[in-house]
Formats: sequence, C-alpha cells, structure tokens
Amino acid sequence: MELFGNKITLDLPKSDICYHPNFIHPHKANYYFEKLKNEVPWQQDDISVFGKTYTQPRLTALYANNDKPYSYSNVTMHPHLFNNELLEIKLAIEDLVNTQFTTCLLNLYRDGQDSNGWHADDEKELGKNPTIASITLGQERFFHLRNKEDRNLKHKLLLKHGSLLLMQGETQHYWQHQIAKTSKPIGSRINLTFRVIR
Ligand SMILES: O=C(O)CCC(=O)C(=O)O
Ligand SMILES: [Fe+2]
Repeated sequence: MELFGNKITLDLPKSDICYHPNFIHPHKANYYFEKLKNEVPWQQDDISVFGKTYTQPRLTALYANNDKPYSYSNVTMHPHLFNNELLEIKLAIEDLVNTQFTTCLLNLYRDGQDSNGWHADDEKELGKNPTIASITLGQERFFHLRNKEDRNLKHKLLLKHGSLLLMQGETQHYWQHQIAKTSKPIGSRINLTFRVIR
C-alpha cells in the first residue's frame, strides 16, 4: 500500500514510535473515510474515571475477528465483525509489522471539541508490550505524548490524512498520549487503532 512511503522514527527515550505519513494513498484514504463515517454504527458511551461519570467526547466502535469484549474506563465494548475496508487496512499494516491484529477500536472526532484525554494503552488484555497501529483518516490532528515520570518531557506530531503511527515495545509503560481539543473550526477525523486482544 505504501507507494511513496517514508518513515520517521521518534527520538524519545524508552519508546518505540514510528510514523509513516503516506501510508494510504489520499484517494483511497478519502474512500475509507466516507465509507466508515457513513456505515459504522458509531456509539457514544458514558465512561467513569476516578468514580465520576462522563459522556465520552467522541464516538467509538469496536471491530474484531472474534467476539471478545474490550473494557477500558468502565466501558465494555462488544465487537462487530471486521468489514472489508478494515480487513484491507489490517492486511496492509501486517505487511509492515510482524503482528496479527485481532481487534480495531475506531474513534470519530466530529470536530475540534471532540478529544481523547491523557492515557496509555495499558489494559491487561493487550499484553505486556503491545503493538498499537493507528491510522488517521480525514482532518489532521496533533498527537501529544508525555513521559509518565517527567511530564515536562513532551512531544507532539501532526497526524496526517492516510498516515500510520506505530507504537511498540515499552512505549505504553513510559508514555501517555492524547488528542487535545482545539477551538479552531475543523472537520471530522476518524482514527483506527489496531490491537491484539488476548
Ligand atoms: O485518535 C488517536 O489518534 C488516538 C486514539 C487513542 O489513543 C486510543 O483510542 O487509544
Ligand atoms: Fe490510546
């Protein structure tokens, strides 16, 4: 899939993060964006964090090749079976990384007021050093990283339409990430995070 690819490795301690800005051709990425935006049964769940309940500031959906549920922040999601588009993208990523993904968590950020707060993808179903493959379709947004021990150690990168971000190794032990809100008038973004759920 990566026709005009290049790869950027982030130089951050105790992490293994690389970015492929041109992973999916823009025309193909437009097609995936429209198809998924219109056909995925997007849901908006209530989550609880430190005993307080909030409505999630984005829409989500879970897809998988099995029926194992995935739980985080007191939400349990039950997967739909992978559709053709997600299977195609999954195979393209698997050409690049030596991982067979079981599951994809989809996020739809409708505008700049939708967001995803600081967290690490460290649920125990993901195993010890999870490989997380994250695709961006539509509106580009900044992806912020901060070190768990030294919060002044930060980095941000703009995730482009059709890009792939890979987080591997011990990244989730030492780093958190977020998609922050912005007051700019911006369009919608779909994020696909492929994972292995055991
Ligand atoms: O939207 C993104 O790029 C990040 C999504 C994310 O961190 C997650 O779903 O765990
Ligand atoms: Fe995450």
